[in-house]
Amino acid sequence: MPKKIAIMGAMPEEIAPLLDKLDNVTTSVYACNTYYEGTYRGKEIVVAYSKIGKVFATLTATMLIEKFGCDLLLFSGVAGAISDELAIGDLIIADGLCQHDLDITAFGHPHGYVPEGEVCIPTDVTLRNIAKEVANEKGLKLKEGIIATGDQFVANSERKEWIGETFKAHALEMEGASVAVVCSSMGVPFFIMRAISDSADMDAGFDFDAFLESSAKTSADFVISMVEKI
Ligand SMILES: Nc1ncnc2c(CN3C[C@H](CSc4cnccn4)[C@@H](O)C3)c[nH]c12
Repeated sequence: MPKKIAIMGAMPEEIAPLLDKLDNVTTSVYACNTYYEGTYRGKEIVVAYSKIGKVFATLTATMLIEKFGCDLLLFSGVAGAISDELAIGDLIIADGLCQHDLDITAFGHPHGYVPEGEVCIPTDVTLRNIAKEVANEKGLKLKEGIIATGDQFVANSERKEWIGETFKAHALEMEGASVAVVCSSMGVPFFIMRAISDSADMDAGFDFDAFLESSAKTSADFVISMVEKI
């Protein structure tokens, strides 16, 4: 049965590059979110941005699946770099995602863990392999690694280093692990791609403002080029 593909971002800027690529677009508002339904190269697509943070991302990912019937979810957006190998504009795909601000260590649990949960949620291998195929065809560099999610814009090297060491994470953002929890709980294959907008250090705010638009486009252009292979 043909797939209905969700493409999600957190900010308007992260989905803007996608909207003018869709044909036959209809929009609907549900639970304080706007959903853009359309087609791309004959495939059914639903695009939405959640608004910032884990709670909003959880709501939108759930709606894309439960309300709009999407059976596969691609996330496109920007991220702060933890790894020195990641420069602004570089692409990273998540092989796993964790929540760096989830903390019940007072009960002896590791950071990012709650009972019946898991610290690092793996993403779909098939979708990662499609991304690698596209990257090879386009001659693009693609980093694969753990992405850490938390409800804070990180602009502090100490916090960034702690997240990197604690979770072996290569990049950080504020929504991916929520999408991972929703999709893995509902058995929906998912893929998280981010382009680096900053280095989550004292310059993060300035760099983010300067590179949000270009990095968001880098990620969105890559993600839409995966659709043909899905
Ligand atoms: N250093 C970083 N730390 C945490 N997350 C990120 C991201 C990824 N996105 C961008 C945006 C920042 S908050 C926001 C709030 N107001 C305006 C714009 N962005 C949020 O959706 C997470 C890029 N760099 C990050």
